[in-house]
Amino acid sequence: MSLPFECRDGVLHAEDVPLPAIAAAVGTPAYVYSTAALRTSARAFRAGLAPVPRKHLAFAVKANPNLAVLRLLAEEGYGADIVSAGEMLHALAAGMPASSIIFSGVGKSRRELAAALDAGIGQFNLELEEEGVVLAAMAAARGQRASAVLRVNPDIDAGTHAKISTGRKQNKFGVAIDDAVEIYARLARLDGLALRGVAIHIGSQLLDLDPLELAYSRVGSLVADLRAAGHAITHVDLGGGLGLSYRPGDVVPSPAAYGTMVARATRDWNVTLMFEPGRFVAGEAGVLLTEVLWVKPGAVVPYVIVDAAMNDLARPALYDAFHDFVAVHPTGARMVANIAGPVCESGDTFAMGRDIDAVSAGDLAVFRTAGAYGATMASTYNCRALVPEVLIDGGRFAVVADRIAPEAMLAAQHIPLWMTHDDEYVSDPVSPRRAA
Ligand SMILES: Cc1ncc(COP(=O)(O)O)c(C=O)c1O
Ligand SMILES: N[C@@H](CCCC[NH3+])C(=O)O
Repeated sequence: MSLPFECRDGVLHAEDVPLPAIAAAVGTPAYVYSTAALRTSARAFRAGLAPVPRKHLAFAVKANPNLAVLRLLAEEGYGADIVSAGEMLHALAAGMPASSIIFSGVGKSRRELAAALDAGIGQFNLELEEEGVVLAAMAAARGQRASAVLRVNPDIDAGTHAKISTGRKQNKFGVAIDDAVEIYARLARLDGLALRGVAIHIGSQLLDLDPLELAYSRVGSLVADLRAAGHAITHVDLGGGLGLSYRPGDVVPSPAAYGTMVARATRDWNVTLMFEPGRFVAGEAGVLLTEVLWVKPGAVVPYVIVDAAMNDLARPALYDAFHDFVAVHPTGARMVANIAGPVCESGDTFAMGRDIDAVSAGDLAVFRTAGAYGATMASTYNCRALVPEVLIDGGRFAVVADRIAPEAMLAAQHIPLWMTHDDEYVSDPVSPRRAA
């Protein structure tokens, strides 16, 4: 199979569409997603997990909430891992069944819990005991029992960037694994909860399977302890985290290696395993198309100023992340340059002193591996508009920047103007605050 983004006749294509055709149609910057690449990675992840007998795959919506992307993943049999009511609305609008939705998230508001109970989502991942108590009361008051698992923090350094590491004891996520048996016992007594297992997620962009395997062995012991205490453990959510190659030559675990390790580590558990991949499914399926505005002299090497900026692709500024920069019309010539965007911050720099395809003003180029945590993290800083998102399907393409209306997301979250369930907030849509 040909690569989703490859050079043909001297021009970088997205599937069968030359990227200059997209720039001509929608302008730059623009996110460009490949249908074929999305399907390929979604299927590769599932295929890697073939040795796992019972599983549920839930795409981490935070990685790419574009409705066209979610619809495609729904067709591929993926449910959703959500962290807000807004993400729930996206998953439902894309046709993902409510029962396939897992509500993660360290700070779910009561309004969000209510919206998720109303929608009948499949599972709540509890981040602390009090959340379970509140959810149980809300569910019982509605005559419901909420399916839930308890997220534990296994205190493991996943070896990723500190800002996307989630499984060390100093991180805000989950309950300490050593406290889990006691907390579980108290939550299991509550009428409104159908507690059925545990969850972990130790971090994102994981390139080493060893920390994951260690985490699974701790979870395996916990599952045994919980069963010994009389609890029926039927589900374990292993989160997401499988990493991608961002730099040419990076060695990353294959889904098959991951699946083999998972099957080995969990072979005695006898549960349904749940997975929440985001980056692995969407990352390589997208690029950020940009135009070189200027090439100007720098103190050491030239600055390539592109029309994309940190507000469009925040990862380099936030995590010093590497996104490969490739010319749309590569000539074979190279240059060493800094790459920066137009935003008024020195941090709006995609690369310093990097060896890249030689480019000049007016040339098109892409930042690769931008399909996950790209458009979704964009902002309008410097009053820069959100950029179009384009979905390629063979030789066709369409702008698919369809999102849920902001009013609907606000209504599902906390803004009282659209209040439906309780009078917890005063009616001040501008600065909501709790009623006395
Ligand atoms: C609870 C949870 N699940 C899933 C994910 C998705 O992670 P990734 O995109 O690395 O697969 C995240 C993000 O780190 C997360 O916090
Ligand atoms: N936003 C991060 C990933 C965070 C994953 C969510 N816990 C990134 O771009 O790498």
